[in-house]
Amino acid sequence: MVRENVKKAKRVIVKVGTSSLVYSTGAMNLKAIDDLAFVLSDLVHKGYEVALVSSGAMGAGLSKFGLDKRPKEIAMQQAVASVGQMELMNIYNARFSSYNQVIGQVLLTQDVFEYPESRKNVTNTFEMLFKEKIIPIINENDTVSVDELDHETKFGDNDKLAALVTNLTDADLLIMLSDIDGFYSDNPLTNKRAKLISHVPKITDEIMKQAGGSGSRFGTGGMLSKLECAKLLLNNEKGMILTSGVEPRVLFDVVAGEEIGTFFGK
Ligand SMILES: Nc1ncnc2c1ncn2[C@@H]1O[C@H](COP(=O)(O)OP(=O)(O)O)[C@@H](O)[C@H]1O
Ligand SMILES: N[C@@H](CCC(=O)OP(=O)(O)O)C(=O)O
Repeated sequence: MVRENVKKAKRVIVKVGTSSLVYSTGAMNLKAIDDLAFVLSDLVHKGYEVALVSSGAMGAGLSKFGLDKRPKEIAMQQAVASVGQMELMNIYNARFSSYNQVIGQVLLTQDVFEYPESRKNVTNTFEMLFKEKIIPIINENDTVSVDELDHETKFGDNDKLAALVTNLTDADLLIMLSDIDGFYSDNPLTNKRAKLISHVPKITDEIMKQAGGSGSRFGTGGMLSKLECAKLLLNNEKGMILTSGVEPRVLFDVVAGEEIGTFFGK
């Protein structure tokens, strides 16, 4: 996809990271969630087909357990995510309802993408949700997904999940809302001279070397996983835009084709 075609996109996947949804204190960022619900609902009203890949289950669950960081034990992480996913969806449901927008929850594991039958079932679900103008809100099924099981159930992080959903649904565009407003020549957190790169047509080794780790307390992905994600999409002739989730209303300008953040595509 070329940037010029962004404004022609009809089916759009939006990914939002924990850092955009949960404050560093552990409290939920209600304004960001409300703005997101407003923009995505309005996009559906305008005729877009929209799905949201949302992290934040673990971030939302921590305070319910009186924790201030991710627990080490996997079973405890899963318990936290299980409680947090409810909290997250409760808030989404309240906010989307106020804009008369119906949402559906879709929890996925990596093996779903690998088994043709499960793949087909998930595809059918997405198609029906889009047809009914419902916004699927997607997260990893953290109860089932762990690293050490024999067959691969875990995505690694939600960036990869977002790329797989974009390919599976044959969406035109993935918009990744992060805690940074784009891809820089170096990690801007550690290098104040780093410059925003507005267009990346190919993920080369040199580009990969410019990426560092995660900038936030609760996030997992870091820039490297966002580049891996872009690679998966570029191989499929799709586009990705990376920009900040601080002000979700920026999505209106992004789909209008304005030069915002970093565009990964031809
Ligand atoms: N070259 C780079 N350009 C931009 N950000 C980078 C780069 N290298 C590392 N980073 C870090 O990656 C972070 C974004 O990843 P992450 O915190 O996992 O986001 P999210 O929680 O939104 O998924 C940025 O805040 C930044 O500190
Ligand atoms: N399923 C996890 C996703 C963790 C994750 O990938 O977080 P992020 O790096 O903020 O996108 C959760 O909801 O907490």
